[in-house]
Amino acid sequence: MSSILGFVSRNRSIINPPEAKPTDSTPLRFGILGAANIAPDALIKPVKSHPEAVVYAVAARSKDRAAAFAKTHRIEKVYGSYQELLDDPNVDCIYNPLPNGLHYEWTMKALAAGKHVLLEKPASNTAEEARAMFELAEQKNVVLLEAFHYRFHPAAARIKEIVESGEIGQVKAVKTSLKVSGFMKAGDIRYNYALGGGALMDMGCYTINAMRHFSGQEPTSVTSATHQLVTKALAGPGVADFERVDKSADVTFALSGGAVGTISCDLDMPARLGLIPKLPDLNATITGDKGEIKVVNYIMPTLYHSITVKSGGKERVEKVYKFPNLGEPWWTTYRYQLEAFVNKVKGRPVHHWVDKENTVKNMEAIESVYVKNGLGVRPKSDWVPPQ
Ligand SMILES: NC(=O)C1=CN([C@@H]2O[C@H](COP(=O)(O)OP(=O)(O)OC[C@H]3O[C@@H](n4cnc5c(N)ncnc54)[C@H](OP(=O)(O)O)[C@@H]3O)[C@@H](O)[C@H]2O)C=CC1
Ligand SMILES: O=C1OC[C@@H](O)[C@H](O)[C@H]1O
Repeated sequence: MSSILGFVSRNRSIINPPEAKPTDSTPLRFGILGAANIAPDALIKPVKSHPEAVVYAVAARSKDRAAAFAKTHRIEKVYGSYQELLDDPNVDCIYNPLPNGLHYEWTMKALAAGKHVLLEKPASNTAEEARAMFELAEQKNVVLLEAFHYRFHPAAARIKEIVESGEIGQVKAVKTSLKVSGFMKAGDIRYNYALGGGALMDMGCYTINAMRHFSGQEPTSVTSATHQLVTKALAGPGVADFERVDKSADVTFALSGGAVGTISCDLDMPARLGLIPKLPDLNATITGDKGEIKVVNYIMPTLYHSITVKSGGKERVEKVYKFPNLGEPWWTTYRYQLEAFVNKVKGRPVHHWVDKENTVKNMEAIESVYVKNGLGVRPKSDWVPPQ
């Protein structure tokens, strides 16, 4: 009963988060590039409960679209181009939720303008672009974070803590999945090669990240890689190169500590009987020589999750929604991520971080799969930074 009440209360607050009381500290002013679908969940709602952050501006390719978005979300400033928003000296931080193939260009421009950037995953189309963005952030002395939000939640911290405690012994295998059904429409940016589409880029970047994060081991080689392709109908009219875009992917890696890593991602699992969408698969299993951890929903754990640990002939289930000294049960992964981002910008300690090396390694792993499966690394941006 208490877990049902907890579920209802958490999910009510996720939809309508309590508003923060203002503090003396000057809030960071965020500007959003694009009236993106993900922006309300990933930034606008989390900001409401953060006393030191506001969403101040939004830009879209059409000013009307930006204005409609601003009205819905009560955002003060509206711009009809991304560059105008970057030119606004009142904007401290940029949230970049553009299609993957535009991450590099607009993050580089934002960093060049001296803004801190919260950048959607995957960081860019190529590892080289990811490296260049972090180098510019270092030069400009600003913060850049690839938004692997799930890692900031206490459930992810607990999974890692159990692995590192040695309770399940040496990690021998890790399997991470992210598969959905019935969410994506034809013409989605995820089905577009030029925009950095592909299951491996979208869902797969999380599965690779979680495989690396939970096991504490890095890929040394891709041992097998299979995929299903996007159809012309899914890609949408006139969209080129759809035969280079994976709708799903199943990959096995050899990992640095000797474990086998398996990832599985799907942007659109076939519906049951062709009609009923399947339940998402958001699970992870970490198997050691002394035990096993099975995680249900490592990606959006605030909604619900379970961490089942088998070791020493016993089994227990853990659920963790807050840290002892940080968070609330209804804080989403995005809210925990925002906490760290604001703290980093303000020069304070953070409870978790994803650094340059980590982001570059993730992009390298994605690239290694696209090389192995023959689809080819996503196209590098044709935008060239001014000399
Ligand atoms: N952290 C998370 O949980 C999630 C992260 N993501 C990531 O966020 C990013 C955006 O995803 P999502 O919000 O679903 O995307 P949308 O389909 O909503 O697109 C985002 C924005 O891209 C802009 N855009 C600019 N150029 C183009 C173009 N040529 N074609 C289409 N759109 C264009 C549009 O801006 P405009 O308004 O200016 O027209 C649009 O608002 C991706 O990188 C994705 O991987 C996505 C979902 C969840
Ligand atoms: O980042 C993401 O997480 C949730 C998914 O539905 C979405 O496609 C992806 O971009």
